[in-house]
Amino acid sequence: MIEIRGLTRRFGARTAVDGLTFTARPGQVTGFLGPNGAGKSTTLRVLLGLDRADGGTALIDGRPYTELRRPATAVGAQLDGGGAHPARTARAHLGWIARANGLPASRVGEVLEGVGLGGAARARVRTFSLGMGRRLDLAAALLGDPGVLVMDEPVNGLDPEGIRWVRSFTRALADEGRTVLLSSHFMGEIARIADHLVVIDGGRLVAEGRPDEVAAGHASLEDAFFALTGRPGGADTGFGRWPGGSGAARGGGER
Ligand SMILES: Nc1ncnc2c1ncn2[C@@H]1O[C@H](COP(=O)(O)OP(=O)(O)OP(=O)(O)O)[C@@H](O)[C@H]1O
Repeated sequence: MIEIRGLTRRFGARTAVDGLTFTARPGQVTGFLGPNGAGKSTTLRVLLGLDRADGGTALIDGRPYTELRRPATAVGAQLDGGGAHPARTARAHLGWIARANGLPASRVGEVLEGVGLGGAARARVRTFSLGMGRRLDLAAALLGDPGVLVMDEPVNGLDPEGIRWVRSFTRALADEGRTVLLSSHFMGEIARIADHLVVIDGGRLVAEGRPDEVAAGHASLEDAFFALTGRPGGADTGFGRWPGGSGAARGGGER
């Protein structure tokens, strides 16, 4: 379970995250959506102990990241640029992470098989496609068999086949009872993957609920997002063309 409560993070005069509250529950894929600069990465960085909050809390299974006794077994994160050395093999990369976290070496083969990279275990990371690199980062996130998985922009740049793979893989992880949180500015793709949507803009919650709840009263989810954030429409697959700013309206569903 991920619980964000009144989270605030300021950078000088700019408030990147502004009193944000939402919950990502076990057994569900939660889509964390918003235009560029909305505050998604900042929220995830605080959640993962990579940045501090100015106010509020970000909890994983009831504790801040810094108080987790064995973080790798509680939460796995697939963030942009997983940091695998290009000259290393996939297996060596994961073996190094497993050792650093006190995890059994036997997990390396299991997670590589799990993400469909069993045949590429001995290949050097520099030979990997974007999609393979993402799978490797996901394998690293899953080494500790965590109950919570956080993925930052997992479908960015992937082809339709890669997106479909992310969809079925995250579905399976949630069906095992894990909490899965996916951030993205591509609402169309994430709405097809997620059970629950959390939409932010200007660091604030603007809508939360099931995709059908967020879309209620609008011609489409896309229209709902544009209306909820008070922005002009026009982008067909995401928020990418929108300027930064703050929204006011909130959608239906859980608060
Ligand atoms: N270290 C920092 N110093 C100053 N400002 C920052 C810093 N990190 C983020 N910001 C600002 O905070 C705001 C939120 O940024 P953040 O990266 O969290 O948004 P985002 O929703 O993840 O956007 P994107 O989809 O583009 O990654 C932006 O205005 C950004 O410029």
